[in-house]
Amino acid sequence: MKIGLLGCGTVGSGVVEIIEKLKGSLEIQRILVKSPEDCKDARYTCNYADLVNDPEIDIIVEVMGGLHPAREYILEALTKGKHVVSANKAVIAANFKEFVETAKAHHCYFLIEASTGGGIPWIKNLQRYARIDDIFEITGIFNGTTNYILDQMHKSGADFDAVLKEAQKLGYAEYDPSADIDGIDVQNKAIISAGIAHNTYVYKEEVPVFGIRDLTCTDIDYFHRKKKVCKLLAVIRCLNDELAVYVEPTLLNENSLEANVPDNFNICSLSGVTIGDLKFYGQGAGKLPTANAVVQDLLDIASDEAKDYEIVLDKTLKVNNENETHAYYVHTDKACETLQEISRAYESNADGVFYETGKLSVAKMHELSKQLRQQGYKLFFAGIRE
Ligand SMILES: NC(=O)C1=CN([C@@H]2O[C@H](COP(=O)(O)OP(=O)(O)OC[C@H]3O[C@@H](n4cnc5c(N)ncnc54)[C@H](OP(=O)(O)O)[C@@H]3O)[C@@H](O)[C@H]2O)C=CC1
Ligand SMILES: N[C@@H](CC=O)C(=O)O
Repeated sequence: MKIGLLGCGTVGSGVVEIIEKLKGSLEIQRILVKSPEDCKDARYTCNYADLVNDPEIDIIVEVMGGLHPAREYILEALTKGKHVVSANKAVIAANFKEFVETAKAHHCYFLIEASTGGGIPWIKNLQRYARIDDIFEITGIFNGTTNYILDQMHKSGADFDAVLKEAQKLGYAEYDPSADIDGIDVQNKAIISAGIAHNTYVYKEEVPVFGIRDLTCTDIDYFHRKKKVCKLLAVIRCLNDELAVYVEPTLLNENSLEANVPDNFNICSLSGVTIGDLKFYGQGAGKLPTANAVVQDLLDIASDEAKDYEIVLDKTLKVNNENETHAYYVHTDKACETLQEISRAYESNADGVFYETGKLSVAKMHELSKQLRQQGYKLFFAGIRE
């Protein structure tokens, strides 16, 4: 099968490397790059038309990132009858329904294994379990960059900015790493996972998200004292045909499985009625693990196994985060009466005030944090898993 590759950065170069080693039926026919200086041989071009109009190319692999022109390129490829494999969760989450419907209308495959969980075989396994079971919970660590940062901060007291730079060097972080540290990347992956598990399209505005940007070493010291570890989690819970979907830092007991996920690793968990709990663990970011997931999709298309993994988003489910409740840790730079009123404990020092609230709904806590930020508070919060 002949492949047109869009983007040859971290993941794209990994795809080239794995396909060249495989020496199988997959062949990179053309590679789209931005600048003529990046054209290393005759396969390289700066003109998308050279790929999408090439009748020999069967599959377009989109690993450029970003929303535009990725959206337009994917739609054009599908419309012209080319299968598409993409690792770009941002463009997928924003246009999921349109991509899936366009692929169906033009009898093409649209495969996205690398978009969520990096090298972990999450998407296809989620599809497998969803075809038998009601998946009532999905949770886990879905971002390698933030897990790397949190792990280093917990283990060696490393400084946030220094570890972020390291994650960028290692090829884990997004082009704009605020997508990682503000939880947007996990929000995209939650939208994709909810779609796969429940055949529904969840809109970005429906998924409250809070990241780790304002986490400090003082917070980490507090968590150590309480024998807790902070991880950035996504949660998708399905109850009575309603979905709770949210992304927030969470304090886990230090001996729990998730608390001990190191480096750039992810853990993606699902709970189904007949299968019970399943956990998928592996590298959630990085050149070769992610490229491996892309090449798995290519092999599934080549062998036609892809026909078992058609994505369908034909249901409408209400998203409601009002009934999802737990206690929260909140650190503010100055005293806050509203937080004091709803807290079961609080303490203060020169670095600010540290509250542990009673049980609050996810909807309420995320709304409250927005209001407090608008009022000029600097704050970090994390759900507490008892
Ligand atoms: N890195 C990872 O661990 C993972 C990444 N992903 C996703 O995979 C995608 C690629 O990520 P990654 O490889 O890390 O990103 P990189 O920034 O390393 O690579 C992207 C490449 O695409 C090129 N590019 C961007 N826009 C265009 C364009 N319009 N035309 C031609 N080339 C273009 C960039 O060129 P230039 O450098 O000149 O801008 C760059 O070489 C992203 O969507 C990311 O979210 C998914 C899972 C894991
Ligand atoms: N930036 C992402 C890359 C993989 O999806 C991450 O760190 O997880």
